[in-house]
Order: sequence, then structure tokens, then C-alpha cells
Amino acid sequence: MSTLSIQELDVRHGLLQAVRGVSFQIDKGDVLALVGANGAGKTTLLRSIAGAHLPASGRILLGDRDLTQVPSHKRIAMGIALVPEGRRLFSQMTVEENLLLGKTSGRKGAWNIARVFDAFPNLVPRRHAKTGQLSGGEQQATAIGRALMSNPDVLLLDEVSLGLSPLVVDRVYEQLQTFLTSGTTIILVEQDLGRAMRVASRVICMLEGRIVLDAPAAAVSRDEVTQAYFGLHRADGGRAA
Ligand SMILES: Nc1ncnc2c1ncn2[C@@H]1O[C@H](COP(=O)(O)OP(=O)(O)OP(=O)(O)O)[C@@H](O)[C@H]1O
Repeated sequence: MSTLSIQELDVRHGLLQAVRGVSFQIDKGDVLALVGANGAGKTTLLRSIAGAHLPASGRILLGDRDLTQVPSHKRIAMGIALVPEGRRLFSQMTVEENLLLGKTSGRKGAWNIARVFDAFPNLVPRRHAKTGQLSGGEQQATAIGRALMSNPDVLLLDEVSLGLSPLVVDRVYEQLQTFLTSGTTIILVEQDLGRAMRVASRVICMLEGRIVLDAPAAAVSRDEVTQAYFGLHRADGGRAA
């Protein structure tokens, strides 16, 4: 399985530069927590890795394949799947139909409907329900399941806990835990810093489009990440004056 390499990435929304010179590399099986305040550029970065938003400059490589200009449906076939903020399910379609959609552009592999239902048993009785009628937690499980159905090497999760109660978030993370350790490379955008640091092997903090901290999760304290979050920590490890 391949390393994902982001090189000097610049991404714009019109005149606004949302991602500025971002570079990092992530190895197979790493779980990277991408944190930062609202507007830091996390969603834009994930969307550009997924191919939903093409960068202005820089490169995105998966192993030795250059994905920078590859459209999103082809990236799914190459092993990159995004669970977008807000889930984006087809509300008039059933859980099973939404899950099957994940397979259409994806790859062959170990994930299929039966395995998704094993990983998310709360979906089993809802299998034929339209997703518009599901609870937030069930919708999130369906969105994650749909991404897994494409058998990704790299799974991008954007704010999976948004809008869910703490109890439901606990449940979604318990379910995530089963494949957080399965060798899939994961980039996780999560507002809850404590939770992000518990599940991740590495933390990257963004501020105003740039990386201001990149460290192994075990080597950095929550205080240090908080400082970076508010722009009080320098990327070289020192503290801003
Ligand atoms: N579609 C868009 N059009 C114009 N500007 C945008 C668009 N999407 C995001 N932006 C701007 O780009 C910057 C980065 O936004 P982005 O959503 O990537 O940040 P974020 O870190 O994911 O924040 P949040 O946690 O609020 O989702 C912000 O200034 C935002 O206002």
C-alpha cells in the first residue's frame, strides 16, 4: 500500500487562498488527526486530496502516482475515499442502496455489505429504511460504510461527530476503532481535540491555511496543540513571543 504525499499544496476559493504551501507525508496505517480553528483550511485540504477541489499549485502523490489533476471518481478507484462534512447521503434511497453506491467507482476488496453491517450493527435493522429517516448516528455510520465499500487505502473523515450527541459520538468512535487499527490510512478532521489525540498516531494543526504543528500524537501535549490552534506555537517547536 502506498504513502500519501502532499507537496507544497496551494488551494484557492477564488481570490481567497485557503491552503498555503502545505506539505506532509503519511504512511500506510497512520491515523492523522487534522485539527485547527474554523476556517483554518482543513475541509479544503481534505476535498483537494479527494479530488473534489483541484489545487492552484503543488502536488498530491499516492505512492509514485501523481493524482494532482485526477478527477474525484478516478481517485476513488485509486483508493481514496472521503466521508464529507454533512454526510451527503441520498435521503430518498435506503441504507443498502447508499452503501451499494460506494461500490460503483470503488475497488474490489474485503469490504462488502455484510462486513459493513458487522462493523455497524445498528444499521442492520435499518437496512431498508430511507436514509432521510435515520438518526444522525445512523446516517454517519451509513456515510462511513459507503466510503468503506470502495475499499479505500486512504480514508478521509471530515467532522464525523458534527451535530451528534456525545453518546452517539462515543458509539461512532467505538465503531471506527474496529478499522482504525486495520491498516487503512486515515485522515480525520475532528473538532474535539482530546478525542482526536486519543485515536490518532499523528497530529497536524492548521492555522490560516498553513501547518503550524506536525507531531506524533504521543509526543505532544494537548496544551501544545491548543497553543498551535490559537497561533501561539511555532512550527519549529518554540513558543511565539
Ligand atoms: N466554497 C467556498 N467558497 C469561498 N470560500 C470558501 C469556500 N469554502 C471555504 N471557504 C473559505 O476557505 C477558508 C478555509 O475554509 P475550510 O472550510 O477549508 O476550513 P475548515 O478548517 O475546514 O473550517 P471549518 O471547521 O469551519 O469547516 C475559510 O476562510 C472559508 O471561509
